Amino acid sequence: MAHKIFIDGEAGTTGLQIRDRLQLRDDIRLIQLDADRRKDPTARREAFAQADIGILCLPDEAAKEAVALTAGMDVRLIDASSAHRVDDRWVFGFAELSSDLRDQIAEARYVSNPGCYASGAIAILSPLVDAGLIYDDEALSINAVSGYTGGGKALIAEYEDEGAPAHFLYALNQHHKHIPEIMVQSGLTTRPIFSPAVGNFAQGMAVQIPLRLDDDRRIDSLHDALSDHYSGQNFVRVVTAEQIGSRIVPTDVNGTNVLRISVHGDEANGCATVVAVLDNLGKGASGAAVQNMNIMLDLDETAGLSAD
Ligand SMILES: NC(=O)C1=CN([C@@H]2O[C@H](COP(=O)(O)OP(=O)(O)OC[C@H]3O[C@@H](n4cnc5c(N)ncnc54)[C@H](OP(=O)(O)O)[C@@H]3O)[C@@H](O)[C@H]2O)C=CC1
Ligand SMILES: CC(=O)N[C@@H](CCC(=O)OP(=O)(O)O)C(=O)O
Repeated sequence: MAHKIFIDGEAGTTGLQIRDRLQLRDDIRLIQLDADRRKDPTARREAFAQADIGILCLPDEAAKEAVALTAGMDVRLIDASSAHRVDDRWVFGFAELSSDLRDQIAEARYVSNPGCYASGAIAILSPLVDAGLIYDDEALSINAVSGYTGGGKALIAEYEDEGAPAHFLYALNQHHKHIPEIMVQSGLTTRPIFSPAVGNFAQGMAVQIPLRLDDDRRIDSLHDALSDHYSGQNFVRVVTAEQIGSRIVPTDVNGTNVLRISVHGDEANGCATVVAVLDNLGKGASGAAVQNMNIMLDLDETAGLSAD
């Protein structure tokens, strides 16, 4: 029998891409609302009541409201917003961080999808902090660029209807909403300086973390720690700088659920950069939600997702 899924916010950027990944599957039946009822709390409550899993693709406040609408129901929830990512009642939906976390996702009532930038940063930092190659109190910078779909329908309209700039920096006040989850999930005690930017391309993302090298922290030890941690995973790939070449393009893994990590630099001058590339609407949002849904339903983790 097909699993019943309700995507609350199906008409939005993340919701549409989840719908696209699910609507061709015969093991999934989508519960859908007519356009004129999609924001009606009564209609949404009825949809949640029929669903095995509800996927929230909403602004934070609407996501909190959706959780309240499901009070007393058995429906399980996956939240793509940032409303619950550092909430203890929710499991952080990044199965590749540990086998324990994957087991928790499988059993969870509530799963919070990681943020897109946060996925790249945590994928790099968490294993390296665990391996002792980054100190938890180290002064770190995280620099990133995203395609404009990362800002949802409002930023898409700005770019596609009004002609927005080729590139802009933002969140310069150091209050970006992904910083708390990055710190918690990576085990950092010192707040990193996070510098995101948007480029004039629709989808794709690169997150880079510069590091000073020393006797223990070398290009090969960083690569090996990451490679060991993600060995056997379907979607997180650790590749060498030689495999990448001299340029990294943020759109490199678009259309897939892959998050690709590589370590670059030079032992001779002691400087390195670790880079994660992902599709903000793949492993950064919609793909990650489908992966979590597959795990929660005890299905093949890769169903409906591209691994290359
Ligand atoms: N875009 C991305 O790359 C990523 C997004 N996210 C997060 O996912 C969530 C969704 O983002 P995104 O898809 O980009 O945003 P969009 O603005 O593209 O879509 C949000 C959708 O939610 C709908 N909506 C708003 N309020 C309600 C409500 N009360 N009831 C029902 N529907 C409602 C909107 O309606 P309307 O169409 O009328 O505006 C819209 O269709 C956000 O929390 C975002 O931060 C997470 C990771 C990456
Ligand atoms: C380009 C752009 O504007 N990106 C969004 C992050 C998108 C995202 O990941 O949103 P969540 O935190 O809800 O997951 C931003 O910086 O606010």
